[in-house]
Amino acid sequence: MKATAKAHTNIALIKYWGKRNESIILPTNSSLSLTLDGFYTTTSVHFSEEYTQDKFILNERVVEGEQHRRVSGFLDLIRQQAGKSLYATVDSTNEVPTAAGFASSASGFAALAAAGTKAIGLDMSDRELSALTRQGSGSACRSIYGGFAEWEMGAEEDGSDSYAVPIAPAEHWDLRVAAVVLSSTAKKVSSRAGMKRTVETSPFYQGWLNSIPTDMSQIKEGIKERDFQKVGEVAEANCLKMHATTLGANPPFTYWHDTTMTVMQMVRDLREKGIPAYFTIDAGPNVKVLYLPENEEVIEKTLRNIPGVADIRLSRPGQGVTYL
Ligand SMILES: O=C(O)C[C@@](O)(CF)CCOP(=O)(O)OP(=O)(O)O
Repeated sequence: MKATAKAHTNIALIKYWGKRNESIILPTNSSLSLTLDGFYTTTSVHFSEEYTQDKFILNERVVEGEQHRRVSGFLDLIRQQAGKSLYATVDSTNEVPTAAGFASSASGFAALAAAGTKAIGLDMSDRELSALTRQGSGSACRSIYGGFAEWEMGAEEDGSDSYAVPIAPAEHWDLRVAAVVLSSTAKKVSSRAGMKRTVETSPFYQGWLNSIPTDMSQIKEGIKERDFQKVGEVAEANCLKMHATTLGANPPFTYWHDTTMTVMQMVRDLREKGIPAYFTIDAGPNVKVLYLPENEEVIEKTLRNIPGVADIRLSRPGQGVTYL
């Protein structure tokens, strides 16, 4: 009973930032992302009666501790759904240059969910697979689909209506993303810890939640019309509102370093010069820049020349989960 799957990471344009239920990972708001072709995880899962425990291999090294516990706990969900108690060996390879500041957990849990359910004999719909993946890592549930996907927050407390749905395929719009990798690798507050502290203590948090419905309808309109300015403006403003909530948390914190803000200013300067570009930032100092294909050369050159930038990684819209 073995299967292999490949899943790509995604970049949120409307951010998931807060849980209403931590144990089955239900969000406080809906979010929307673009799956990227540049970063992916390939995972094979082998269930067998011969195994006496779960084993997790990542990039050819056996993983123990917290990461093993998270994978094993996720396999429990799959075993539960299948009514089986077999142990498994999980073998994952990340093509996500971890330093690129993309959450490898997004492609990782999507690939694990797809390969694990296939291996154990579960035949799930995309929505069911997305709802399962969500319980591994929230943002991963969007990587089931290629192109643009919306994670509907749902209203049911059992999470049965909290999963991602496709908005537009990768072929709909060749929207590019440049991941600006900063050399600074200071310790950061994880997205899980950051959103928890913000939800529990930030006076700005309700303002964030109030702004989501309009942001979401605006950005979906912009994607449908391929209106880059509309999508870029909404995404950039949404990211700034998300990060504003952390400044009001107790204790306050920010993910931004000096180079983060230099890159943000550089993107604004590009717009002043008539080159459309917008930024978005997740739970870390790295900046992702949205741009159109015809401007790829000037965007890459401009970003690469910024002091403190270690690397630039370019991505196009990517495909959803595939089975190998
Ligand atoms: O991706 C986004 O929507 C925005 C963020 O990246 C932060 F900016 C959140 C990612 O959170 P995730 O790692 O999925 O949390 P988990 O459910 O606690 O595993």
